[in-house]
Amino acid sequence: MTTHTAPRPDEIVARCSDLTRLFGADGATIAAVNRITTEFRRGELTAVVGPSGSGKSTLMYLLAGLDAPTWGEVELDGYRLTDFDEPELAALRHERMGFIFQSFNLLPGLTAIANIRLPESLGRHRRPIDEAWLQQLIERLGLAALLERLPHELSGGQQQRVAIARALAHRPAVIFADEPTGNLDLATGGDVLRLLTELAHESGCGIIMVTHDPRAASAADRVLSIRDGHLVAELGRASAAEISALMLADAIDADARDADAAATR
Ligand SMILES: Nc1ncnc2c1ncn2[C@@H]1O[C@H](COP(=O)(O)OP(=O)(O)OP(=O)(O)O)[C@@H](O)[C@H]1O
Repeated sequence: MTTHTAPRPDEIVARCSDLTRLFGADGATIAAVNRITTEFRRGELTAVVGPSGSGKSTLMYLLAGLDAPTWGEVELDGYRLTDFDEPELAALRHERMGFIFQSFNLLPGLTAIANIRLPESLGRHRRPIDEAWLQQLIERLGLAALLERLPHELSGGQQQRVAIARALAHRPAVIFADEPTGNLDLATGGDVLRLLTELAHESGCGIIMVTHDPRAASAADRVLSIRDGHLVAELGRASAAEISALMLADAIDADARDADAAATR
């Protein structure tokens, strides 16, 4: 990354244009992500919703540089990912991105605080953790009394809050959250999402959350609906009922298109 000049701060933290990922299987080609052009802002939680197989995970992998597009571009924090080789992409991920998973992904033998500091202790973050920010995060996430506990001594919601602290500790530009409430009950998931949204607003970090759950998406500032690899609709803040209605309308449109295509064959 030393060969690239540092980007200027900008309202847009990530963007993709004409982003496309084709997979070939058994002689057939699937467009898992099909010509998606959109932007993600700092301080905003964006939910990407869609049914199973619609392309949500593939879109997230492309935005994080974990997969390469067949064509199209991704720009993250001012860096064009297609200009980077794999070691540079890994460095960019460690420095500018954070990840939160459905299964928390904490190391079972390490205390909560050791898990939070793990990326730093592995030398992955080039910038040292800002201790005042870390303290603030620990307070905001209600973790102060839990720092010496091992993951199995924490509830699911507490483990996810540790994972959020770990993802935010180095002040990334973007956090990718893959079904972050998938293993939590409704109330605990709601608390985690409220914290995520508040922390996005307070820290200026952009959060991109993949989910198939309209209730989880209703915590977001913006909702993108994906179907068959296409970005089919976009909403601002919306209720779970509005998001469900949108997903249903998209499903009916897709079924009608499939029926038309079958009839003309
Ligand atoms: N490595 C791969 N090789 C072939 N096809 C793939 C590959 N990865 C994904 N696909 C296909 O691309 C499409 C989109 O998959 P993707 O995993 O992005 O969907 P998703 O919306 O995240 O689904 P889910 O909610 O079930 O995780 C699917 O049809 C899937 O089978």
